[in-house]
This record gives sequence, C-alpha cells and structure tokens, in this order.
Amino acid sequence: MGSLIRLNNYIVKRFRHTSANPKYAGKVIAIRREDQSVWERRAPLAPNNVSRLTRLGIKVIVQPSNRRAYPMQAYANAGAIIQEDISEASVIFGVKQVPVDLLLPDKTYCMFSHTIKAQQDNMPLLDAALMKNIRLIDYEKLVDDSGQRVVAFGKYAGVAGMVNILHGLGLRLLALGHHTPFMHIGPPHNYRNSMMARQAIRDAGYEIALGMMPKSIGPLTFVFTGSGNVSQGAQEVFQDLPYEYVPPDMLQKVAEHGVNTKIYGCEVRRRHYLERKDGGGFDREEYEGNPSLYTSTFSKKIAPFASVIINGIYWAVDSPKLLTLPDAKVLLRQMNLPWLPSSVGAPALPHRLLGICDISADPGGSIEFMNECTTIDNPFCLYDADQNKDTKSFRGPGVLVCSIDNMPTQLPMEATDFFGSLVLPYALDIIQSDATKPLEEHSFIPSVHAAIITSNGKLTPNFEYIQDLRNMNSANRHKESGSSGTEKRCLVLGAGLVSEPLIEFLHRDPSLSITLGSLLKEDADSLANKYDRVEPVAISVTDQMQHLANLIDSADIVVSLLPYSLHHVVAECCINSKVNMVTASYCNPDMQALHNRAVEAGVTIVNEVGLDPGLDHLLAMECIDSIHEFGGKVDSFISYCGGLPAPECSDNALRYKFSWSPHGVLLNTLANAKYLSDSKVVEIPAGGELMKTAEDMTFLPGFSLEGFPNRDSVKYAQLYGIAAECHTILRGTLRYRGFSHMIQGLQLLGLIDPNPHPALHPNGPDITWRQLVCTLLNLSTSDIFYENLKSKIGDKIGQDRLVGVEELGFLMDDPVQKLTTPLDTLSHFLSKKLALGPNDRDLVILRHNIGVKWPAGHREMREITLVVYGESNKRTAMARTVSLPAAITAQMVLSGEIQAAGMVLPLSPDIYRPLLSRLRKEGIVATENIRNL
Ligand SMILES: NC(=O)c1ccc[n+]([C@@H]2O[C@H](COP(=O)([O-])OP(=O)(O)OC[C@H]3O[C@@H](n4cnc5c(N)ncnc54)[C@H](O)[C@@H]3O)[C@@H](O)[C@H]2O)c1
Ligand SMILES: N[C@@H](CCCCN[C@@H](CCC(=O)O)C(=O)O)C(=O)O
Repeated sequence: MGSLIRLNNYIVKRFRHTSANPKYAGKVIAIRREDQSVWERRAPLAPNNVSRLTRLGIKVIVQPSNRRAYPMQAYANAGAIIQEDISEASVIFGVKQVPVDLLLPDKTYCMFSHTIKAQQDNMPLLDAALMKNIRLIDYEKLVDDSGQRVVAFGKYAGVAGMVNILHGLGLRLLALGHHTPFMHIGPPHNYRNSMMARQAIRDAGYEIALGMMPKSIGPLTFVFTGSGNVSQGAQEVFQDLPYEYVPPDMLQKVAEHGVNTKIYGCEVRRRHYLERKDGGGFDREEYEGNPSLYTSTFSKKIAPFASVIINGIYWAVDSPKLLTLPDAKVLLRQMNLPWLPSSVGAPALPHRLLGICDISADPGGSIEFMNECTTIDNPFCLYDADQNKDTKSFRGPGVLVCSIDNMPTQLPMEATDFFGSLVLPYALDIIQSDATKPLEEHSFIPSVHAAIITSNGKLTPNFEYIQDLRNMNSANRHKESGSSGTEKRCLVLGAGLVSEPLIEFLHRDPSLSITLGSLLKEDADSLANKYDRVEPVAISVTDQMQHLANLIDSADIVVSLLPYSLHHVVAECCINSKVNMVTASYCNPDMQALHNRAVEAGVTIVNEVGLDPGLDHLLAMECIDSIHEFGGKVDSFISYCGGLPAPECSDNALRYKFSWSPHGVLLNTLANAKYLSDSKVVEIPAGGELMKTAEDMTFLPGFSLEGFPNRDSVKYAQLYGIAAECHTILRGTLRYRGFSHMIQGLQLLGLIDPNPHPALHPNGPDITWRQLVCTLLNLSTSDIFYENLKSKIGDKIGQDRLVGVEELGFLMDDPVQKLTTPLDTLSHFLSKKLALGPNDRDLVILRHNIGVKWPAGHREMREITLVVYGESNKRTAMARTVSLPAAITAQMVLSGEIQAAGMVLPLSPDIYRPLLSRLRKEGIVATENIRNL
C-alpha cells in the first residue's frame, strides 16, 4: 500500500493544477450508466472527483441513472452535464463490462473488462473492441513498478465479503441447530455504510467474548488467504470480533483446544502451502514465472483446521488450486470430536469447515468446486461434496459458499469514493487519449500504457497472449466437448448382460454423447436403439487396434465392460491417448502393470467399481473406517456375494441362471483362492478344488445357500487397512445349495476345461452333445445304448448327478456350436440354456460380517446385508448393482471429482462416500445390524 500512495502522490503532483488548465481545454469525458447487474450502484468516479475534473476545465458528461448510489444531483453540483448522449466524449469511464451493442466506436473505454484470462463470456466484448477501433484500458492491469495493482475495489470486496460470510454463518449455524451472536449480522447492503455493519459485528463480538457461543461447536478458526487489499479489508472487519491470530503451524492446536470466547485468525501466505513438485520450498520469482512447477499443501495442512476460509488470492490459470473437488470430499466428511460436549439438543458440527467466502470468485479456479458465482440476490449456496451439487439452502449436508463477484457494490458509496480517489490521477493521464490516433502519438505514463489491451484494432503486444489462450481454450473445448462446445463423449465398450443400466444412467446427462462398442454389432444396436445420442459401433479390441485407438482418442472417458481379460488392451490405448477409464473388474496383474505408465501420463483408471468387486468394497470401507474412527479394531472380515436367479426361477440342475458373463461364472469355478483363517493363510489350488470347499451358508435362513472362497482375499487385509488387527479375512461367492456339487460333475466330465479339444475345432466335423460327452468319456463310439451311456457317466461323475446331466441336455442329439475349448463351448451353450427367461428375475445377495473389538474389550458383529431383486430379465439386479457404481464413477471422473492418476480402487472416503450416497438415491440401500458378542 505504501508504494501505491507514493505513486499516487507523484501523479497528483504532476497534475496538481486545480483551476482550468489549457492542457485539458476541449477534453470531454463521460461516466456511463452501469447495466451489468441490477445491484450495480457504483461509479468509477465520485462527485468530488468529478468536481476536480470540471475545475480543470474538463467537460464531464454523466449518463443519467437513478440506481447509482450517488444521486445525479451530486454530479450536477460537481459541474457535470447529466445527459444520455455520451458520443461527444473521447474517453468513457465505467465500472463493469459494456454490452457489445452499446460500445461506441473510436472511443477510449476504461472498465473491468474481464478479458485478460480470455474469459469466454467476455470474448465478444474483446472482439467488438477490436472491430470498433476501441482503446480498451482495464483497471485490473494498472500496476506500479513492482507489479502491484494500483486501482482496485479490493478492500471493499474484503469488507463486504467478511460481513457476508458472518451473516451466512449465523444462518448456517442456526440450520445446524445453534443460535449464535452471528444471527444479528445482516448482509452488507442492509447497512447504510460499513461502519454500521461493523458496529453490528462488534456487538456480536461482545456477546462472543461473554461466552454466548454454544460449547458443542468448539473453537472457530478463520483462515485468510492472500495479504492484498481483499484480505486486508476482510481482516479489518474480522478484528472487530474478539480475535487472536495464530501462525499456520498452530492452527490445528487452536482448532482442537482453543476457547470459544474468541475467534482465531490465521493469515496464510503462499510460502506456507506452496511447494516445488520436485522438492524445495517456495521461490516467489520462480513461482510467478512458472506456477505449474508447484503443488499446494493447503488442503492437507491448512484447510482441515479452518472453520471458515476467506479466499483473497489472485488465481492465475496453471497455478495450483487451493481446494480441488476431491479435497472437498475429504474435508466435508463426518468428524468425530469426542472431546466436545454434545447432545441431541446441542449437536456437534458435521465437519469443521463451515464456510468459504471466495472473494477471488474465479469459477473453477482456486476453489475448484465453486463453478458458478453466487449473486447478491442469492448470496449463498451449500456445496454438497458427496453429490457434487450446490443447493440454495442453509439446511442439509455441505459447506456454505459465498462467491459474489461484485461484493463492493454492496457498499456502493464507500467503494466509489475509494476507487475514485485511486483512479483519478490515472484518469488525468488517460484523458489525453484519442483512439482515432496511433498509440505512439500519445505519451501515457507507463502504468496507463501497460493497461491498454486493445488499440487501433489490435491487441497491444503485452496482451497478444490472449489470442494464444483463446486458441488453446478452443482446442481444449473441441477435444473436451465435441462440436457443440459443451458436450462430453463417453466410450462404453461391451454391450453384454450388465451394460444397460450404465447406458441409461449416463444418458440422463443431456450433454453427454455415448458411443457403444461391441464385438457383436447387433448387441450394440439393440441397446443403442433404445436411447438417442448413443451410437453403436462394431469393434474387436483384440483385432482392430487402430479403430480402438481412434474411438478412444475422441472420447473424454472410456468405460470397459468387456470380458476382464481384455481391459488391459483398452487401458494401454487410454494411457497413450491420455483418456481416463473405468472398469467394474478386478485390477488384475495385467492392469496393475500399467500403473506407473498411467501415473506418468496423468491418466485415472478406476477399477473394481461394480458389485463384487465394487459395492462390497464401498460398504466394507464405510464400516471399517467408522470403526477405526471410534477407536475399534476389525478382528474378522467375512463377506459373501452372489448373483442368483430369484428362488422361484432356480429350478434347474445348477439352481443357477446367468446374470453376468457366463464364461466368467464358469471360469471362476476353476480358480484358485486364498484366505486368512485364524491368522493362517489357507490356499486352494486352481483346477476345480474350489468347488469341494463349498459350505452351507445360514445367515439368511430362508434361503438355501452355499458359499466358497473367491480369489485372493488376503491382499485386501492391506488394502482395507486391517492387516495388523484382523485374524480372519475371507471374501466368497454364494450359490444355491447343489451348484458346487453339479459343477464338480461337469468338471469330472471334462466340460469345464479351458484347454483346446480336437473335437471342438470350429472347422472340424459336426458333433452332437451326446457325441461330445462320449468323446470326453473316451468311448470309442457314440453309438451306445442310452441307459448304458448313463450308467458310464454315473460311474465317472456319481449317479446322483445323472439327472442333472440329462436335464441340462448333454445327452441330446443337438448339434454343438464348437468354440475350440470345452469351457467356451459350454459357456455358449449354457448362456442360452440358463438365460433368465422373459418372466424370470434375478437376485443379488451381499453380506459382510465384520467382527469388531472395542478398546474396553467388548466385541460385536456388524452385519451388513444388501438384497436387491431384478425388475425383469432385462433390468436385472446384477446389471444395476454393477453398472450403476461404474456409471457414477465415470460421472465423477468426468467432472473431476476423482483426479488421482494411476490404477485407483474405490477404497478411500472421497470415492466411496459419494458413490454410496448416490447409489442410495438409485434405491440401492444396504442395512446394518449390530450384534453384541
Ligand atoms: N464387479 C462386478 O460385480 C461384476 C459383475 C458382473 C460383471 N462384471 C464384469 O463386467 C464386464 C461385463 O460383464 P457382462 O456380464 O456384461 O459380460 P458379457 O459377457 O455379457 O458381455 C461382454 C461384452 O463384451 C463384448 N466383447 C467380447 N469380446 C470382445 C472383443 N474382443 N472386442 C470387443 N468386444 C468384445 C461382447 O460382445 C459383449 O458385448 C466383465 O468384465 C465382467 O467380468 C463385474
Ligand atoms: N461373486 C458373485 C458376484 C460376482 C459378480 C461378478 N464378479 C466378477 C468380476 C470379474 C471381473 O470382471 O474382474 C467375478 O469374477 O467375480 C457371484 O459370482 O455371483
């Protein structure tokens, strides 16, 4: 501020004449009527500034406006002419952007044009300025030798911002169940001036000092970012409360153990939270030249201890954000504060962060989730991180955000006085401007010269970068948004049994266009035909690599619902094209091997967001994290999940019908498995042993269920964060009793063999099922008496399985569609035979039994149960419970709610919380029962 005053004094001296000065003879300027907002009551010059100009002999025309805080008469008294027509003026002063059609050609305009970051909404204004030969001077670029802005409303933005957020905080705390002294603070525009608002704040401060804040909300901390005019204005008002400033490294301590008879303040500078990505502290010069070399620790070191953040930093494109979308999900999770007294009538706060006053007001900027500024009419919104949505309400989950971008106009007279006195010295220099003459014919002082954005139909050299930014933005928009400018494109690969609800969910977003690729074009066609904006394409991801690369290249996100062995092919292409990806499948070794490459490319690949894996992880982690948060330990984790036909549709030898990939279901019966039982690792080898381990499951006694282990459960001990405390970890699969017994029979018969069999070569001789069975039994002929054949089969696989073999059709003379291996051939055959029929529905059962040990020694069992029935054989429970988590995840990745690069699993609260919350809205709701042991 010191240098600003020195500079202003110098300029005032240079133009100190107070009586008519021949230098200004014939000069005419105008103050235009503001029309950008109904709340805009400011003017660029106050009547006393105008008086100074008119005394110098300058003709000042003021466009009439009853909305201006200073009445027209005050300008008339200052010697201005009040008249509509301002065409006589060569220089026109305003505050905010001028509508394009009101821009007069060949004039010099001074305003906040909001064009210097190539802001899309204001590019028509910039184009019009270029076309109409306007010399555009932007106040934001009037700076001193050290680059500090010299003309700004900033201080009053800070003052009004602070009053706004204290007013909003009162209303938010009330909605959370607490009357506080903040309730008596109104919005700034309700006060005659800032002094009156500050008196109300001092009164509130007096009550706070007397101990009138509810104890259950604990100490409040206000974090101020930046140290410029905005921050100083806000802090001036803050100091009307009983306050104590603490350094950033003490913030956590006061947030936890401070008192609530005062409010803690903390001014945070860039050096406190910006670090070089490659190591090393903050170097201002380097940062300003190359902000992308830096990363921010604000969300981890500062924000978790802030009740309110007052954001007053200038945010430059490319510089690290203060808070990202994923940060919000972490900061806004339920907090356990056992040291604060609380009860039903005196509840604890849901989380520490209550409010953000984003005075910087850059949508999608330093506060990434502030995507639209609030307004003076609707000053607040509640940002709910789980839903990634704003609501205009004080009730419900979320953080209160105030991001009005014209706050100073809430205190219009003081703002005009303040701004006018700053701008006046520069106005005296700007007045010489004649936009019809070349810039070189003028001798503007350096500050003014440097603030000229356009002149004589061109961007001035300092601002030519705006064109580069525009080109870059339009290229990005083209990539991001397709032809319409706002559209995003999703490539879904796989149109099989679980794909439809995913398409239906994604299709709800009208700005998303979907390409649906599948090996079998007719599968893609029949699904795509149900929805507009879904384009079917035929693609083999193994044989048409260039086609795949092209499809991925033009997508913003890829969801792979292909057989799980193919995801890595897609992932590799996604990494090459830097396109994010989602799968509902296990992150298998092929995928895991791509982790580092994905990290280097900055590509997010979220795996295991289906049902099992998927919903099971989400529910497990929600429970485990809450147990840990309250000091408990998880000593056992046993989980089973099954996709089944509804009981009334289970009348076949396998008691099973396919609701997901038949090949996957059958292959899994051969898989190996590994689990932890009473601290011992149990391993089941691959090849069929698994089916012998099936045990009856009785947790839902009305169902006749059996279960067997599923893959490697042990690795989840680490991933779930329970390795050090848990003696038993088992994830298993559920079937109706009899399934594993019958599958063992088919294995013994050689029908679930993944290796090629000569009799099944697609170009070999035709064969019937009965002939195939005879071949697998090594019979020299299939011309064998039916009863004899049955008896031989019975000998091989057990008599009790004979009926099943017969019922499934393996003894019929129907032709086999030969697909090289018995497993593929059987999968294809059973996919038709055991398909859910038009009157069938399916069922999904998921059950977690989580054993808990509490510090005091008592134990309990958390029983989490999810039972979902399908609506029809087209809208199955399996498809919904797999597809919806995957679709919501895709939506979260697209919107930037998930940003981590590499192979990601949905195990952290910033992912599982929003997912579970949105799944509940889709009707997918689990229940939890706690049983004391
Ligand atoms: N996490 C879970 O709970 C869960 C549940 C069910 C399915 N899944 C997984 O979801 C995926 C889809 O399952 P589904 O039941 O819909 O499978 P599906 O077998 O019914 O469908 C597979 C789709 O992939 C297509 N396809 C196969 N090979 C292809 C190739 N080379 N090129 C292009 N397309 C090809 C098929 O045409 C079909 O459209 C599978 O990976 C499956 O394992 C996960
Ligand atoms: N285990 C249950 C639910 C299986 C859902 C499908 N899960 C697949 C996921 C495979 C993948 O795509 O990686 C599985 O094989 O378990 C059941 O079998 O009924």
